[in-house]
Amino acid sequence: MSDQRDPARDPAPYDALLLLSFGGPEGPDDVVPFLENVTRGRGIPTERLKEVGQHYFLFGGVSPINDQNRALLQALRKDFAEHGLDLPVYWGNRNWAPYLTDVLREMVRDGRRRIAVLATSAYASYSGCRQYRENLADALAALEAEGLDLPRVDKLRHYFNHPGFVRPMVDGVLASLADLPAEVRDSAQLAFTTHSIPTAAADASGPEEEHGEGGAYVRQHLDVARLIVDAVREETGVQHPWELVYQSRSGAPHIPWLEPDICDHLEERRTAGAPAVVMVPVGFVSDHMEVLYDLDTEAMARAAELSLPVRRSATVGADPRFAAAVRELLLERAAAERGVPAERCALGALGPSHDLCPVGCCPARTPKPAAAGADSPFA
Ligand SMILES: CC1=C(CCC(=O)O)c2cc3nc(cc4[nH]c(cc5[nH]c(cc1n2)c(C)c5CCC(=O)O)c(CCC(=O)O)c4C)C(CCC(=O)O)=C3C
Ligand SMILES: [Fe+2]
Repeated sequence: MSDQRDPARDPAPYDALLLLSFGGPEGPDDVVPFLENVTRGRGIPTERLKEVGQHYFLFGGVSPINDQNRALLQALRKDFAEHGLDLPVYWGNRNWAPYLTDVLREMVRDGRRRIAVLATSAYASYSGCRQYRENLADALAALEAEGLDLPRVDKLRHYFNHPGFVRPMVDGVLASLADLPAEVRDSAQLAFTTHSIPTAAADASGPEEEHGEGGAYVRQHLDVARLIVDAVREETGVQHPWELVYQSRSGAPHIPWLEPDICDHLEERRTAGAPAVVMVPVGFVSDHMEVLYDLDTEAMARAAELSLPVRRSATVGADPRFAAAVRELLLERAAAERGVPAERCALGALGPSHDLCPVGCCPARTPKPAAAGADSPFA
């Protein structure tokens, strides 16, 4: 059949990809309104907001996250073009322009009816998954109120264990180890870091059957850490001691969040006699503010005080292998939606994550409508 399309290039039923991200300020005047958007109704102490505002002002009020997303957008378009995948890619954010609702409206006006969504968060959690689904529901509701014909939106599965996400980080760790003085290189310890979240949110992350003991959030990070440690050992023959630690804690001090904090961890490792540490920000997709401030500025300053040699390894950013992974995730889901079997690439012990978040997945403290899941009020 000459008109049959190559399934390795057929995005049907999708007619667009939407890159959905956090957003960040683009100048000093944006910082406070941005933080208001982020924290609307979320009870973050004012002290913490002033402090976080300072992090942004230190960088001229500009978050690196928007340029990171622009670079990823370019990498995706390049990868799609090189692989004969004819699919437009859009970009919208939760907290800053280009705002999700505006982009979704533009997509509808462009005639897009079936949209695959890639969130710039690789793991299960309320902040990294359901909150994006709530943002999609809010945007769809706004378009519905405007009388627009709603498109269908599907969120692509978690990619923490996709080789296109893991392998660039392995290279990053190898580069950071190579950058350490030779005499401490083989005895360096790896500190895998991710965003701290309230322990209650961690315990309830992922589908209900995965709740408890840090939930899917902690389990997924541990699996990625093990994958990276194993891959580094295969490359260098050295098994580096490692730990999963946390950063960027906010919230009130009496509410328990995941610990230890990276800075406390560096101090504890120094006391325990660790000769060097590589910080591996597995929790983050790109070098945004949590990486440039909390690790490169704050944790590096602590390392200097401790006279501890510390390096920070690269995030995936716009690595072409990550762009290729996004294409694979999209084509895999497209095939599934067409009822055609497709390979679901995943490394490690946990296997490929679900396509559709089940009811009760990463619950919100206050239930809100969320799109692109089994409990979506939208078609
Ligand atoms: C799990 C997670 C990720 C990783 C997954 C993902 O990437 O989505 C993430 C990413 C990010 N978090 C970011 C920024 C902020 N997060 C905040 C607050 C919070 N984050 C939380 C969790 C996460 N956050 C939580 C539980 C809170 C507190 C309550 C709440 O609001 O839910 C606040 C408020 C002030 C503060 O408390 O620090 C800010 C400014 C930026 C942008 C950086 C830039 O501008 O370059 C990015 C990529
Ligand atoms: Fe955050």
